[in-house]
Amino acid sequence: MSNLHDFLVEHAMFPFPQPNEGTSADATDISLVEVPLLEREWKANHVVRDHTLVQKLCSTLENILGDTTLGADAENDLLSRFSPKIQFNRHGQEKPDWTGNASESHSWVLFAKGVLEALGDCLCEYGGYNLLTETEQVAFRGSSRIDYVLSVDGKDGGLLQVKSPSVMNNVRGLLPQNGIELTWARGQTLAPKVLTKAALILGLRQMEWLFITCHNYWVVCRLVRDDHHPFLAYSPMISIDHSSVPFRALLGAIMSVVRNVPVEPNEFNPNMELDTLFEQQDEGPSPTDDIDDGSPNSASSGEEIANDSSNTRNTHRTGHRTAESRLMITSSSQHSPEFSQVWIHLRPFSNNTLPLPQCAKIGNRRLWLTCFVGSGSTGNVWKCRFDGSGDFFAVKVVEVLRPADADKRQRLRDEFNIYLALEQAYQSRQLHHRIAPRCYGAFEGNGVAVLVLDLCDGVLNEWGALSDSERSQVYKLARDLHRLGISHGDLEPQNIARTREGGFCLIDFSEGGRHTCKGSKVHGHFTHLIDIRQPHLKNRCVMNCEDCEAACGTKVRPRCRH
Ligand SMILES: Nc1ncnc2c1ncn2[C@@H]1O[C@H](COP(=O)(O)OP(=O)(O)OP(=O)(O)O)[C@@H](O)[C@H]1O
Repeated sequence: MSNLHDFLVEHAMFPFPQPNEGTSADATDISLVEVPLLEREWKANHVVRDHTLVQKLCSTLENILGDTTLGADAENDLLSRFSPKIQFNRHGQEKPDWTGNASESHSWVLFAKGVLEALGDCLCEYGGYNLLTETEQVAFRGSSRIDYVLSVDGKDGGLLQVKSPSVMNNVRGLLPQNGIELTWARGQTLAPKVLTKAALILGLRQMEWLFITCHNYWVVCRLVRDDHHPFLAYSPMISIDHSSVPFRALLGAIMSVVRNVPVEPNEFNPNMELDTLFEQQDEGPSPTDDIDDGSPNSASSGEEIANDSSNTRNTHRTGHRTAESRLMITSSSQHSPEFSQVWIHLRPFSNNTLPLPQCAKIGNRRLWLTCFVGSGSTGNVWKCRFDGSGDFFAVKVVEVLRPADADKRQRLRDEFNIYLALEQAYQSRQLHHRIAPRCYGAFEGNGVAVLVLDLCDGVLNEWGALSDSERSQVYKLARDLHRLGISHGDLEPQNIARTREGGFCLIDFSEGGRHTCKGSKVHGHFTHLIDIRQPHLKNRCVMNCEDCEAACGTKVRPRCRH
């Protein structure tokens, strides 16, 4: 029998290989759509370094574990979770996993196999608790992802963000000695950006603890909620190399939430000295400005406007478009004081020829995102209205915060091109009815790209929800789209929306494109729409198209009579 706490002090270590990545670093930008969603008591005003933060968590763990003992079997099981046993198989041979290949993705896998599994075992050993790890979570209405959300028996325990080595290498030497004011704007240097992001992630989820990790290096963050002075406390960077402190701190954070045992508080001190070294700086183009998706608007060709009305930063680089073509959007509440509203300035896509609705011209072309409608892999859709108007519209917001988001921006561009083609077909009477929501243009700017659309009234859950006549209506939409030479690419029930006038339309053309099918007849790719009512059409696939396979979920070509 041994004491669980003492056992952890001695053994809770992991042998992460040293990272082999280079030193260049990027970090995700802060989303100005997400910032206004933070409630006041969760919106940190500054971040403060706390050298004792990790120690506070370890002491809490020690208090909670107290005299808990560990049986011999349990001890053996747990030993196999930690260094050095974890890096050897039962024949005493070294597992290659734990010795080489120190890449970012590798460290991610090792983290899940090592730290998270050991954590689950400890919680189970201590109180039969069940650890649930959910990966890649976004907060409701938000978009910034977190690698793991840890919860125990239904209680949110903490968050884990696994960072790339290059970020951590760079942040290591940059972490402020005292703290920094939070500006919640872009253009920050790396360490403030990482810390601001941590505050955003915790604030949106209304959670207290975040562990940022990379291989051996960890930084612990705590969001101190307060009606007047919420702030983020963060630890210096600590290493799990030959130290059980980080693991104990993580277990302490989770245990404190699960057992409702407070961790020694971080007090607000109005005289706190904050570093000025890392004040917000205008660093020129943000990392995402370099994203080149081949569009004339991408990279540095377009103007870039960044504005946070709370600090009145407003930078115009070039001004080849008139003010009339611009649009501003915010997710701030319409009742919030003007100084706290966060407006994002947008310019139209270079090929945007679509006019905004009449009501947009009454005010300052400002669009209020009033209600979250839904999200998909490309972006979030909000209900919105223009200044001084009671008419509602939909806006699809795609966040372009890091180079990897270029693909989402491209998908929005492709989608807009289809809306543009549909609008042109409708205006030229090639189409007699709209088959998609009317589109009022596409815009982009400070970390976002948006599409303004007519608002629909919900989407289908399943094909079976359609009555016979509705089935036929939807079928005609798909047929008309096909006749225009456009494939939808993702004809699923959730991409069939009900219009507010009681009809149907197709949405989400992010997978769409041109098709090369010959002929204009309807074909079997809509068999689920027609097979019950029109059995004679079943399998009459006279064309070959991607929609066909996507919608039927099978390869239909062999059944087609081309
Ligand atoms: N014009 C609209 N009016 C009302 N709701 C809409 C509208 N467009 C989209 N939505 C809602 O927003 C959700 C996400 O939109 P959409 O499918 O276009 O996003 P996406 O990111 O391209 O999704 P996917 O992952 O399917 O490609 C839809 O499922 C729907 O509920």
